[in-house]
Amino acid sequence: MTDGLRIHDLHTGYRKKKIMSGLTTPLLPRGQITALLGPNGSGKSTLLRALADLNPAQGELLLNGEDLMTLPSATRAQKVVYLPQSLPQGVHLHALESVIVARRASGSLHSHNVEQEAYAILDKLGVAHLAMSFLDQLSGGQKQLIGLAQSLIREPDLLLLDEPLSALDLNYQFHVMDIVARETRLRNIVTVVVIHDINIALRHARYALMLKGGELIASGLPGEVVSPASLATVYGVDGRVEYCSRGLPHVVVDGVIP
Ligand SMILES: Nc1ncnc2c1ncn2[C@@H]1O[C@H](COP(=O)(O)OP(=O)(O)OP(=O)(O)O)[C@@H](O)[C@H]1O
Repeated sequence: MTDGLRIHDLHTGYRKKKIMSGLTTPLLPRGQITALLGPNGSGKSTLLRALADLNPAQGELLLNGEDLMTLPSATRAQKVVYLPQSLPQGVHLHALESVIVARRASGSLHSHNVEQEAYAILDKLGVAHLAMSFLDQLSGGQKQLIGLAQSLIREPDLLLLDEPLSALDLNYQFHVMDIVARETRLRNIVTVVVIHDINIALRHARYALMLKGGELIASGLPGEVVSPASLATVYGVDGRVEYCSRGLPHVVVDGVIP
């Protein structure tokens, strides 16, 4: 089966620092969210940036059977969209304009209803009222939502979201993950999301990768990847997975392992 993303023997890092030496993963499924888990500094952003061609890398990145590493940069940029933890500073555009620019950057130069499309995506995310606000005058959470609109409108095959919930309130965290899950399913794309909140990962993701020190420690169903053993070895905490009255799993941390 070739539908999905398979990372094979990936080497990446920075000029003076190797972060990943031969990372190989199972097939990350299409149509479902993959949560990328791991402690601070474990290599999550480095991996997403390598997938997005923003960090130097060697290896194979097979997306639906096609090796991204062999594609011209422009072709790869149309297929892969990376949303960083925060939008670049100093961009003096309205939110709506920024989404239109993102759409045009993805190659849709001649669509007559780009503005309508952009507005519809803002509306879907619940931020149509911010359409005429300048990006540099938005709150952190509002900027994250506009960044997500910019990412979705580019219609990637591989969507990479780096902590898209970090500035969002409880309501928006659920709202955004529901939308990302739905769009991932409808578009049948591969979506990898860095999530620090393990309970959100358990609730919304259907697959998970757990990294530590640039290495893959566990992969599979989130409920299998997150266990007392992995919480201890990867995060150094004494934790349990409990099931609430609705049968949903959640992690309870009893303390830090001395
Ligand atoms: N530009 C850089 N130059 C050199 N080293 C870097 C650079 N960016 C990150 N690193 C190092 O790479 C390692 C992995 O960092 P990365 O940002 O990928 O971790 P992360 O898992 O995303 O962490 P966090 O959860 O804190 O965002 C860390 O040791 C970090 O210090």
